[in-house]
Amino acid sequence: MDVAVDLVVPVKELRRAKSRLAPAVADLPGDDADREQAHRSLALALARDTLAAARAAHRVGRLVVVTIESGDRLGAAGEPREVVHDDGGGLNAAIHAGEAHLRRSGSRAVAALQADLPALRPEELDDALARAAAVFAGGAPAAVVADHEGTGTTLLVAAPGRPLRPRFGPGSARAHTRAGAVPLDGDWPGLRGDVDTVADLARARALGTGPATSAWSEDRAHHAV
Ligand SMILES: Nc1nc2c(ncn2[C@@H]2O[C@H](COP(=O)(O)OP(=O)(O)OP(=O)(O)O)[C@@H](O)[C@H]2O)c(=O)[nH]1
Ligand SMILES: C=C(OP(=O)(O)O)C(=O)O
Repeated sequence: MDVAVDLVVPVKELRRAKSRLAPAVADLPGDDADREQAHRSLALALARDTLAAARAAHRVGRLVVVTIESGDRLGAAGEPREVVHDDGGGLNAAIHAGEAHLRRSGSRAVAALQADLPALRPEELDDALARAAAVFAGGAPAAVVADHEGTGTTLLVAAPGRPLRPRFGPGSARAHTRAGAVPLDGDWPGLRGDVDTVADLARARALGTGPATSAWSEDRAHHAV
């Protein structure tokens, strides 16, 4: 299968990330520092599972993580990965920085994937990227995969040679389609399964999460009071 895109994955500073998931650790024993550690571990697990699935997709070429965290911490030890420093300008600025890094070294086709998709399957990403290539053949400048609620964006793909123009944030699915991106149809529950809340986490667990999030959940079940 042909490589379709180079991928930008933004990963927020773990100690500030996933604030809406604080209730997932609220009933754990110990003190606030213990619960904050468990919260950071959850954000890390979500990112690790997303990155591992993205890395395994055949249609993904280079994978650039934009973050202030260490690349080693985010992925399996020794796995080659490009890391771009997040300068603190927020999500869309981080994606721009990843895109600029890729374009500087000759990339023509760029996509952005959220890092909170612990039930993502590589085949889903490959299928979505194949669908994107089909809409680009019809002249579309970009393609978008909405989240399971239909309001957010989990994947934004620019047509070869076209800019990504990320408009992530609340209501981003609509913002991306208004800017010309074609929404992609497809039964991709893992790709659409971003985890913002405890209910989203339960939903992802029912789909089947990757090893890091599954290990976190087992550990949590063991420690909950
Ligand atoms: N590098 C980088 N990634 C970000 C930033 N903000 C959000 N992200 C990433 O963008 C994706 C979606 O982020 P959100 O769902 O808004 O996550 P969040 O801000 O951690 O969550 P909440 O605190 O609950 O709003 C995740 O992959 C985050 O890691 C940022 O400022 N820099
Ligand atoms: C930033 C986004 O994610 P969320 O809605 O998960 O915060 C988005 O969907 O554009």
